[in-house]
Amino acid sequence: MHRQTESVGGVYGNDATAEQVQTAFENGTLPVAVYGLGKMGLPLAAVFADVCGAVIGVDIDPAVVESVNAGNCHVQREPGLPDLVADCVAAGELRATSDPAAAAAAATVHVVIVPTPLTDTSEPDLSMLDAAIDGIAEGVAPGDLVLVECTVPPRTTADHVRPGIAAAAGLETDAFGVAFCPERTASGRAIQDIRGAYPKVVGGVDDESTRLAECIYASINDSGVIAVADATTAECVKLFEGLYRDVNIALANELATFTDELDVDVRAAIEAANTQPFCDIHDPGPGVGGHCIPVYPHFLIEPFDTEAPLLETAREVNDSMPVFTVETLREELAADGVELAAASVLVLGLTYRPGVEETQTSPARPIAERLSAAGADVDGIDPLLDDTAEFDLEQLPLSRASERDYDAIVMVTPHDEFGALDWDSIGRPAGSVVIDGRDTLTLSDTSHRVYTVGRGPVE
Ligand SMILES: NC(=O)C1=CN([C@@H]2O[C@H](COP(=O)(O)OP(=O)(O)OC[C@H]3O[C@@H](n4cnc5c(N)ncnc54)[C@H](O)[C@@H]3O)[C@@H](O)[C@H]2O)C=CC1
Ligand SMILES: CC(=O)N[C@@H]1[C@@H](OP(=O)(O)OP(=O)(O)OC[C@H]2O[C@@H](n3ccc(=O)[nH]c3=O)[C@H](O)[C@@H]2O)O[C@H](C(=O)O)[C@@H](O)[C@@H]1O
Repeated sequence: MHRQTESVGGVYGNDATAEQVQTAFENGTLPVAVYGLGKMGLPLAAVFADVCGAVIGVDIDPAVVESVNAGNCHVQREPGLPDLVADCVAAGELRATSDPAAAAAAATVHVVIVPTPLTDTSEPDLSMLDAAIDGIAEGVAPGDLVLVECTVPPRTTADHVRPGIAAAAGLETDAFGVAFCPERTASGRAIQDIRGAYPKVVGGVDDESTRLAECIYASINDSGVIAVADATTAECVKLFEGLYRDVNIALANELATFTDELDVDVRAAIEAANTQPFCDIHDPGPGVGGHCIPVYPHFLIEPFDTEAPLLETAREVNDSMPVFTVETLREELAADGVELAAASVLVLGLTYRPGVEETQTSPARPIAERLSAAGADVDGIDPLLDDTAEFDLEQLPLSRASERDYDAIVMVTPHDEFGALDWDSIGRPAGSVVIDGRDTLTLSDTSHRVYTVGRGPVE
């Protein structure tokens, strides 16, 4: 596709029709800057580049910038992404810089997708968002459009992002448009999600911002765009999706803790209950990780006065599952005549979910800490990680899984690579205690004694 390369200047406030905006965007005359080139930002920048042909990616990590400009893809296990990045960079449609001011000056549309984690006291940490805002402010011009994709507490876009950019740039708040357009994408399927696994939600600080965001994402997302009333509504849409998930995982986890006293297969009962259309009980497990689901409840609990007992309780239930997992292991070992304090334990899977190289709030961390604190000798294996400085265990390569006669093995995160394990050669020859946190193991033809979270002892 032949594209003009000269920007036509601003897009906000010039009353261009939707068709004119979309044509200008797809012709590359509304250059885009994407701030944050991580697991979500790089796929986003690549799809934007594929559509508009004029994207400048911004990242504070020089290695990321260097990798992208070399046409390489530092984000692993994203189908289609390596080729898309290589092709867009080779075509001059995507480049990266560590200079946000230069990127902001060259762009008309500014897309922000930097981390918004929690502080040590579970408060929203907007420091990286603020750094991105400062960068944008150094180059934003009247008529520009800012699209916030990273998840933020409600009211952040209207009350923090817009005035923050205006004040730092010396502009009136109505000199540029701002909309919240949440990233609803999951790692491992980012390209297909961004291109339209489901509709894109947009909400602006004013109707014109909403309209422009709708035009831009109509070119990106094949499933269409849901324009909601305003930016705060859009922020709530994103949060509510995640809160629904955390609360419903907590229900599944609490039900799983009844398994032994009821002497019932809770997972089987959940599966049968879910045949009702109004029932969607999620999967129990050893805990809830990632920088989304365990984080988002705190975007409502801490910043606002309204009480949120359900959200708080769900967080407590989910954060208790690592304890439930270790205490179940303690009981299963005791039944074997082995004290946890004297046990050797292998933890399988350290990232927060299979196939994703992310360890933030992974349940494996509190599980390893509790095992080590109890005196156990703990090893860990995760084929996606090459460094365990952050885990309280000795990490081994997958090839060394069979070296020790472990008293116990705990499956926390079932990566595909574990499918190659020979369970007859792992653990004690007479069989070890195995805690299957995710109901992914079938060891009935081995000598191991398995306890599955949510099913209990499995023959
Ligand atoms: N990871 C996920 O599954 C999803 C994440 N999100 C949202 O996207 C945000 C980012 O997530 P990921 O891409 O997974 O994070 P990530 O940690 O993989 O990547 C973040 C990138 O931003 C860069 N960065 C940090 N501060 C910056 C700044 N001031 N300017 C430019 N770059 C900066 C980092 O160097 C890193 O490369 C999350 O915090 C969340 O709000 C939304 C949906 C899915
Ligand atoms: C509502 C929703 O499904 N959000 C998705 C979620 O993706 P994320 O990568 O955080 O994975 P996830 O599947 O939600 O898992 C989060 C954590 O919860 C655990 N988990 C998940 C589902 C379940 O039934 N039981 C359970 O224990 C997982 O093991 C993991 O530790 O959060 C993403 C985000 O917002 O960043 C979002 O874009 C994704 O669509």
